[in-house]
Amino acid sequence: MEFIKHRLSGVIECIPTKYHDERGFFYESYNQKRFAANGIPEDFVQDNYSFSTKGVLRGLHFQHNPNGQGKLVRVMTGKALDVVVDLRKDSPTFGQQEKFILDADKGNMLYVPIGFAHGFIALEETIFVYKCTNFWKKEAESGIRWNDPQLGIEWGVENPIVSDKDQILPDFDPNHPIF
Ligand SMILES: Cc1cn([C@H]2C[C@H](O)[C@@H](COP(=O)(O)OP(=O)(O)O[C@H]3O[C@H](C)C(=O)[C@H](O)[C@H]3O)O2)c(=O)[nH]c1=O
Repeated sequence: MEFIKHRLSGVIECIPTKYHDERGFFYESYNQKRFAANGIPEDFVQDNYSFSTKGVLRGLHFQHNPNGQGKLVRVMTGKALDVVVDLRKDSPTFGQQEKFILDADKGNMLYVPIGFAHGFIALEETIFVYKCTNFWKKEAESGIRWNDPQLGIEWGVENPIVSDKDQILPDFDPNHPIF
């Protein structure tokens, strides 16, 4: 199991060790002791599972504190372009984004701490699963529009499939930090 600390502080990728044999393969998708020893000590209280057809874009989402959620995200099948945006006002990378390919074959997963907006686009039919450090609270939900002109995120897909709810998310406002 390999852990990679990425440019935006607190965002950590985990690449599991896959054990192949004549039956197929096995890997640990979560291990509290190993994750805690590599910068992800949080406990998780809710698991989520979503299926997306190719071209579906979900996000960018976050929950306001005190309902903020850290997320350990991965794809169980398929492939997704995962995007995180640093919304922490005191962070040296405030307003910056980072993109990752989550691939079921690789089994890689990403820890996205509280303070980030998170979204992904399904590059093929994808089952997206993730563990959350806090429970969902509808009233605490918010986000940033996927095509916000200031962020200029390149999703790599023309005309993504976006929910009506996500289409009307607010734009990024650097003058009104959220975390
Ligand atoms: C998030 C959530 C939603 N729901 C219900 C609410 C709706 O009736 C339905 C679909 O919700 P939504 O359209 O918000 O689902 P996504 O667009 O996949 O949202 C997620 O997608 C992005 C990528 C994220 O990072 C968030 O974790 C999460 O917001 O599930 C629940 O019952 N519990 C939950 O935890």
